[in-house]
Amino acid sequence: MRKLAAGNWKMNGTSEDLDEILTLIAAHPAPKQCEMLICPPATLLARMAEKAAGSALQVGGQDCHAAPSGAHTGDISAEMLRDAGANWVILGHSERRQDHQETDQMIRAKMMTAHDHSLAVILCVGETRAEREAGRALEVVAGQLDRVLTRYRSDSDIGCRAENFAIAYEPVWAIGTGLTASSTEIAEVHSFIRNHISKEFGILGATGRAIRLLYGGSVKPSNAAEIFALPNVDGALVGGASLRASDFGAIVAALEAA
Ligand SMILES: O=C[C@H](O)COP(=O)(O)O
Repeated sequence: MRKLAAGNWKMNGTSEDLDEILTLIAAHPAPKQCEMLICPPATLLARMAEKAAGSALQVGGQDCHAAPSGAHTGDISAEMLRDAGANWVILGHSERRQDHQETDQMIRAKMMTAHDHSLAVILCVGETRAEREAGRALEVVAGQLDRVLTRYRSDSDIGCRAENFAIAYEPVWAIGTGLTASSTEIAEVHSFIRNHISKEFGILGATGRAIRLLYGGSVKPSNAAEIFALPNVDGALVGGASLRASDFGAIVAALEAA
């Protein structure tokens, strides 16, 4: 399984920023060790997918609704993401949990719908600063995983497989703050997640070792190599540093070299 360099543009980017991906593709036309993914805002998704067509760059959504369609003003369905050219979707990002009161139960329902529509899922988990200081980081991450994944469908066509599922560990206190979790902290949580998904979820047992575990939280060119050298780190979910091709390209290069 190749590693995964995923960029999340969040609520950033207009048409004029689309050329960044052409620069990125030109610099990394055929990464060997990793997959490249950018999740732009929904307004840019179709146009980015058109520009990326035939290249090594995949595009994804930043969220989808749990329902397949219907009266949900302002929301986007998994089918719409597919139609726009996405093959991935980020679910459970802490900003969605905070801004839109998303619960693990809601995230679980979204994940089922996403898999039903052949979207691969990056599931985000992570603790707040207060939870870490209280010594509860592992407990919080385990709880999030358990509520989303326990008794997840075992149908191998639409269940979690190494190709269609990645977990991003994103300590909330490290997102957009310039603070990066220490190597010890990242290694501890990633090892914990690896063991937890392998042991706790029968559906994941067979592929637990292959499912990609991404780190997210102030990843940038200057710290990427150190993070990618850690055990059980199979890539990154990058926010701010994914907006410019030069920065994201440097992170891709670090992952290629890891
Ligand atoms: O989805 C990306 C993460 O929230 C990390 O964002 P950041 O790299 O700006 O800290």
